[in-house]
Amino acid sequence: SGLQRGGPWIFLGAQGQGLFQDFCVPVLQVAVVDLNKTVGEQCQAQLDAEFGEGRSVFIQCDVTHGDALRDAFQRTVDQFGRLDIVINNAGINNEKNWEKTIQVNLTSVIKGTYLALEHMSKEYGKQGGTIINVSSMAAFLHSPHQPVYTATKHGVIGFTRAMADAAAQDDYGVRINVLCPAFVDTPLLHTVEEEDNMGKFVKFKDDFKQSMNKFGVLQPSLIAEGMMRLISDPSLNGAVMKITCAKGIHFHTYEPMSA
Ligand SMILES: NC(=O)C1=CN([C@@H]2O[C@H](COP(=O)(O)OP(=O)(O)OC[C@H]3O[C@@H](n4cnc5c(N)ncnc54)[C@H](O)[C@@H]3O)[C@@H](O)[C@H]2O)C=CC1
Ligand SMILES: CCCCC/C=C\C=C\C(=O)C/C=C\C/C=C\CCCC(=O)O
Repeated sequence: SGLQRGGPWIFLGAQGQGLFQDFCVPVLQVAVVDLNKTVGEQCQAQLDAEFGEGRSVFIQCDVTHGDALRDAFQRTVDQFGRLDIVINNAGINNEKNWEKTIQVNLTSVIKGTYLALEHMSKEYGKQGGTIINVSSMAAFLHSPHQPVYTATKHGVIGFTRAMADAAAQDDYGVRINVLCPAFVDTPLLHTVEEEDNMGKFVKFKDDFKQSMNKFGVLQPSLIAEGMMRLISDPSLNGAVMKITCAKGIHFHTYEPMSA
């Protein structure tokens, strides 16, 4: 992985709740890419405080805007000289504007992966690296209240596993893995209360809260720990990491294909 070299990273979808505090890397160089200026600037301020100024940059960008996303990758490489680690983390919950949900949660993850490969894959004469695509435990559940969100998270797993196979077969030098958290204590969880996000599925909000009570809510620090494992374990490619309150960090296993 790029970890021994200390980065640089590009982290798409900053998260407002301080996930970066829980990353522990020797020398951090990171571009934080987010639509939300306040979130991005707060994130950069945290990084400055933790690692010293000059190691991070905030790039305001809507990941659904292809040219802007391409520019964000280029600016990161211009700033740090290379790219080693890419986290496709940006995600929304919007069953009302479900086409936007597909754009952010799936199309942008695909674009982010292809751009990452342009900057890291041996196919493009680059030095290799690691990609994490963020899915969700929603991809493994029956969730009547989130059909399109669930579909996008299934899509992220299918795309990532297929690309990981391509990367291995064609020796890209890039490992591509997927992370599926259960409920995490972030602002996203509050969207279940909003008709603007849930549309007609807002009627399920009490069921949703019962699910949270039943399964529990994870702290972001465990997600950071899972990410660090995916980044630093050179044996992992095409892995589907699940993180739940009941089982902690573990991996999904698939039946072997039979003819
Ligand atoms: N919070 C949870 O319970 C779970 C979250 N996830 C996934 O984790 C990822 C991160 O979600 P959270 O931190 O929980 O949500 P969040 O809402 O706290 O953070 C998401 C970040 O993505 C940014 N973002 C949204 N749309 C964007 C766009 N078009 N361009 C650039 N940035 C954009 C937001 O500004 C925000 O900073 C998402 O992919 C989500 O689906 C997965 C499982 C559970
Ligand atoms: C109602 C739709 C809301 C969608 C967006 C809000 C939150 C997103 C949450 C997730 O992505 C996680 C979804 C489901 C998994 C939760 C728990 C599963 C735990 C399973 C287990 O412990 O075995």
